Amino acid sequence: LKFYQNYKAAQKIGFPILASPVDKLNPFWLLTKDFLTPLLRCLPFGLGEFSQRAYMGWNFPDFYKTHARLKSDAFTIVTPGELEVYIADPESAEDILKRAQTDFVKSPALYDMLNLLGQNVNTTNGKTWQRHRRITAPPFNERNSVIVWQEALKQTREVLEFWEELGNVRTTTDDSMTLALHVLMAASLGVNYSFRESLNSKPQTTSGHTLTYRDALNTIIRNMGLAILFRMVEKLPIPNAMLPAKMKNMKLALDEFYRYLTQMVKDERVAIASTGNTGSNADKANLMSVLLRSSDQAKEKAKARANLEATMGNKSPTNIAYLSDEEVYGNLFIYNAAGHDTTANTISYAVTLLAIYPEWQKWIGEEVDKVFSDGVGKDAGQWDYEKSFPRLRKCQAIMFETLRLYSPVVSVPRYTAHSRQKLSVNGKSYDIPPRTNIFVNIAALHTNPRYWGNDALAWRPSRWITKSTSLDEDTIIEAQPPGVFIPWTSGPRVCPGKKFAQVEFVAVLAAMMSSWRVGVVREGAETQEQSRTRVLQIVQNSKVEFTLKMKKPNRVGLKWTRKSK
Ligand code: HEM
Repeated sequence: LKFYQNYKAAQKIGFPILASPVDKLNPFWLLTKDFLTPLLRCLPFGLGEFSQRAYMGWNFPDFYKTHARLKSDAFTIVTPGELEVYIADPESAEDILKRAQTDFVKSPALYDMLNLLGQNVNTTNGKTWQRHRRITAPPFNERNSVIVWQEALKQTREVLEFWEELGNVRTTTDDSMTLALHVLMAASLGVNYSFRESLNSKPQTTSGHTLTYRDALNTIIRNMGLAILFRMVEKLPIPNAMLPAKMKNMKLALDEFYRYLTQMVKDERVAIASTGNTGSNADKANLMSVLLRSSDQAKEKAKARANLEATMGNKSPTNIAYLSDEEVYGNLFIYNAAGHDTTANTISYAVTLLAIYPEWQKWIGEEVDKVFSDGVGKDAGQWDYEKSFPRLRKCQAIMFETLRLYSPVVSVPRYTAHSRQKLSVNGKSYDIPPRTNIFVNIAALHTNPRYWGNDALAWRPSRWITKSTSLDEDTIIEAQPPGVFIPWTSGPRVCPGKKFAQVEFVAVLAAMMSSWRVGVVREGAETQEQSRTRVLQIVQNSKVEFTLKMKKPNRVGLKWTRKSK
């Protein structure tokens, strides 16, 4: 009945319709889809075709294909749950993202699942979101960029020495995750780690830990679906001993990560108390200290005001301006997760693509040599952020081109909640009913041949660069029109770590290409060409697990050699 009602509602909207007998968030489907999907795909007459789109992240590697087949930048999938509308018109995408605070909000059914350790800036709406964003985003400023830059250079030097020793590197993704986590920890928590030491680091057994901070966090991020499922199962009266091994591991990772965070928060509060709770300590402008200082100060003020109001016989004020402890943990988790998984995978994809297509290494190498021979300093240790970052445009082009095809977030879900919304698609107005999930299809927008040409699916970094006649320097052209390239989305909820990620990526790539070259390691009797084709297939065999990742990254073997003078 619900399916029928939804079908009628979809007809009224007027976009082409696809049908799916399952709602992709149905718990029974979530548990059985991996087993059922291969069987469904064998059904005759395309009966099981729906299963190709019945999971989060199906948009990769579909790209623009479904839109092209339906000859439309918008279509609706009818399910027995809620309607799903997919949008690949740049103007509509911009419009939806701009109206994020009122008209197209985040669906509680989808985002509450990400409250693994508490509500946070990514999962909330309206005034609550404004409060989270106001408190958490300010530390990610230009002063922070300098820390990101320096830490990324330092970590890259260490990683490369390690990779040179290894010879055949099969851990590019794992090591990029460690590198990015260290940069994030330095810039957001003020904690410094050495890449080398962390490789052999053991859990803090003295404090009763059985996992390291990094392993606990990575277990959660790499198995986000399982973490979400565990939070559902946890509410059921099932004894711990009866949980499958995977669930027990997840419980351990969540508990361990939470214990690390509580300890860090405790330590930071002690440090704040000893330096005076003024919030003016310049060295401590990182996420952790800002979260705690602003929250604790605001909490004190709110308490004092509530006491005053109470003595005057007024009702307690409802305007909360701080984060509760649970919200502090929620935000520390989401910044930790969103802040290193995304950038790490972008680095890993880019490095692997550079190994497959070495001609682009020469291309960036020229830029890096030019920028760092102009007095900025030959040694990466002396590279100055302000002088070098803006000039490393080809390095940025490599990042943009990688994000265009391998965007960590392949579609952005929004929700009409209780109200009906007007939306213009390709100049025509449509009426979107309440309780509709509307997905900005990033993977499709990034490959729509109308904007990217016939080679939209090819990784070609030079498409971002144009020669500027006046300065005789290479410059990056912005994608036009707005909405065509939105890996960080846009509007009020644009990613607060956009600049952070750009600075980190460019530092890592410049440090690599200034002195090193990377190639694919051949297997058996493979020719160079065959090995590149094989590795490209591994790259393309990716899926969304929280963000887009290669399914089998450890099958890629890379070799780093020092660049000849
Ligand atoms: C290449 C790197 C990155 C990409 C492609 C990326 C992409 C995105 C996207 C698409 C969103 C919107 C998600 C949604 O609306 O559901 C987002 C939100 C967010 N990102 Fe990033 N991100 C990156 C790096 C970072 C970094 C380095 C940080 C932190 C240091 C970060 C923190 C966040 C947070 C907290 C949000 C939620 C913001 C809000 O809802 O107001 N991201 N990011």
